[in-house]
Amino acid sequence: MISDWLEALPFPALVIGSDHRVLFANGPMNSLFDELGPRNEYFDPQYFLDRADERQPTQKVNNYLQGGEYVAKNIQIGYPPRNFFLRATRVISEGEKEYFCCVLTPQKFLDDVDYSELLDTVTSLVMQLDINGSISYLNERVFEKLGYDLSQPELAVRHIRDIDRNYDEAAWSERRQELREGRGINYFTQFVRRDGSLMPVEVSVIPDRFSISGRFTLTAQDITEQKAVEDRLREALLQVKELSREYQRENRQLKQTIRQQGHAKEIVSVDPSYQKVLRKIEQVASTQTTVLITGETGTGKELVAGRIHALSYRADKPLITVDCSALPPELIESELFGYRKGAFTGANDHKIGRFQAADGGTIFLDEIGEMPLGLQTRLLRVLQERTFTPLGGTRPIQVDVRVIAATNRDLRAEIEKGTFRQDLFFRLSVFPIHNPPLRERPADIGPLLWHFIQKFNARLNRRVTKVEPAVMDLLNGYRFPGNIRELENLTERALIVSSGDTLRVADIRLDVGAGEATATSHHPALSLPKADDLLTLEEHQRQYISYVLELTGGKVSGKGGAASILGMNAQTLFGRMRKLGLR
Ligand SMILES: Nc1ncnc2c1ncn2[C@@H]1O[C@H](COP(=O)(O)OP(=O)(O)OP(=O)(O)O)[C@@H](O)[C@H]1O
Repeated sequence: MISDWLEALPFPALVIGSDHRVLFANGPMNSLFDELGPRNEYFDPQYFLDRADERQPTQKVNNYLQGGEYVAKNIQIGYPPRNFFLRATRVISEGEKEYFCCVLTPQKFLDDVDYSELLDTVTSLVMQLDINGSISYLNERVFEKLGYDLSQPELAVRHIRDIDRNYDEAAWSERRQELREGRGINYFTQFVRRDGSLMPVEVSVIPDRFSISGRFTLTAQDITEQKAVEDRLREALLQVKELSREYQRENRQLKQTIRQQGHAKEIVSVDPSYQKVLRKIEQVASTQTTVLITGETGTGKELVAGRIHALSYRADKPLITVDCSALPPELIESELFGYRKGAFTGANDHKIGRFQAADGGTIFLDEIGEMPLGLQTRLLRVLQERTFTPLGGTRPIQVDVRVIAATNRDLRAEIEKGTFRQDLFFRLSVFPIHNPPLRERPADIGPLLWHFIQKFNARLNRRVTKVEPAVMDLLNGYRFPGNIRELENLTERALIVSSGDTLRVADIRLDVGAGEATATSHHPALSLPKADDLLTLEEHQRQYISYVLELTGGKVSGKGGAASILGMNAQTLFGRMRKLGLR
């Protein structure tokens, strides 16, 4: 049966017994033997000498035959000598007899190419395996890449499981099936180098079309570089995602800021002294100019900044506020300029700074006088160059931001003290706007009071539509150290305690303990005493009347007099004052 099959082969083939006796030779083999001279009954293993192998052929062939298989790549037989590729396979017959089937494939048939040399020149790792994963050939690249000594090619690698870190019997058996059915397979895995380190590889196994005993060629591509690039890309992608999340967060903050700005947009003022300020706002809004807004606390500096932004061509871009007094000095820098991941302990993510968030729009640096000196230098550079580098960053970022700064401090005095840089002051105060305190624009008190009554009516669900004249008298006589914010706060408090549609003087509590001194400051009658310090009604009246008299500058009757504030007839008040010992 096997002899029929061998006879049909176009290549020399013979069958020898385990004792080397020639049992069968097909036609091409017989022709070869004819060339070799007198035929011997026994086959001479000399013929199967691999030219590349220096060991004793007989011993080697015998060893291999005992192992069940012998492959020799470089055999020369005939006259003139021809190159053959030999594969000898042990076959056991039904009668348990052992013999060897030897097929010689002419190298010519294999395109006259010495594959081993060729394969040694390719950059991929090439191996030959059988269906069970046993390795019979490795090219030089495998030795090099896996760190084995080329001069000692006796590898510990005999099976694919010896180098494939992820080898798994079940997976290999699936692959085996694919290969048996003549399909190539591809997979990613890691090869283990001799020193134990791992090398990521992309593997493809293809059935060997010249293989008689079902061998396969495995090529593996070292993808360490690709992996590194992939990892970098993945990292970059994560960063992009994180940045986009950061931008979304910032965006929400911005929208919030813009909404808040929207509420405060209306600037209420009728006082002639404030009209100058409104004109200046309109003049400067449409320019690029840096603006410095000065004025006491609560005079509406932030409101002015919001109006300048709203009237500028940047109105649809963000207005970002940084309150330098609300941030710890060591945080201001990272808030303004942002930081890169790892810039300092705890910088686990990238963070964009407010300057970058304000790109295209306006940044409002409130309480600029509180900025630490070192940061003033950095800010000056940003104002000059319009670029900055985030903490831990390497590349400068260019921004188009209009700067509006505000302060309630006297910056010239700060320059004298050495706590504010003069050059920064000059840079900032290109266009100064001074916001006068409320006491210098008394005509605004009434309109502002109504403005806030409407605001808090809506917010507190009240319906105050009237104000006792005495309220106006009281407010007109007050110095408002906290300016418009104080008026706003006291209106809110008054609406909370008021009842009905009229705001009464009894609803108003002036916070005279706060801020700069006025004639009325430190008056105990205006802050509610603790339980232990409760006054008699008479003492309370004495203190309260003297407080109102201080407010009115001693005026008792007529418009703005104490009697009208207290809602009493002037004569009755005089009588009460006499009784209480007040002059
Ligand atoms: N002319 C005005 N019309 C209406 N509301 C005003 C006016 N001026 C100030 N306000 C309101 O008064 C409050 C304080 O104003 P703002 O915060 O702008 O003052 P500021 O000068 O920036 O204060 P600070 O120096 O304390 O930061 C805000 O609620 C603001 O809306």
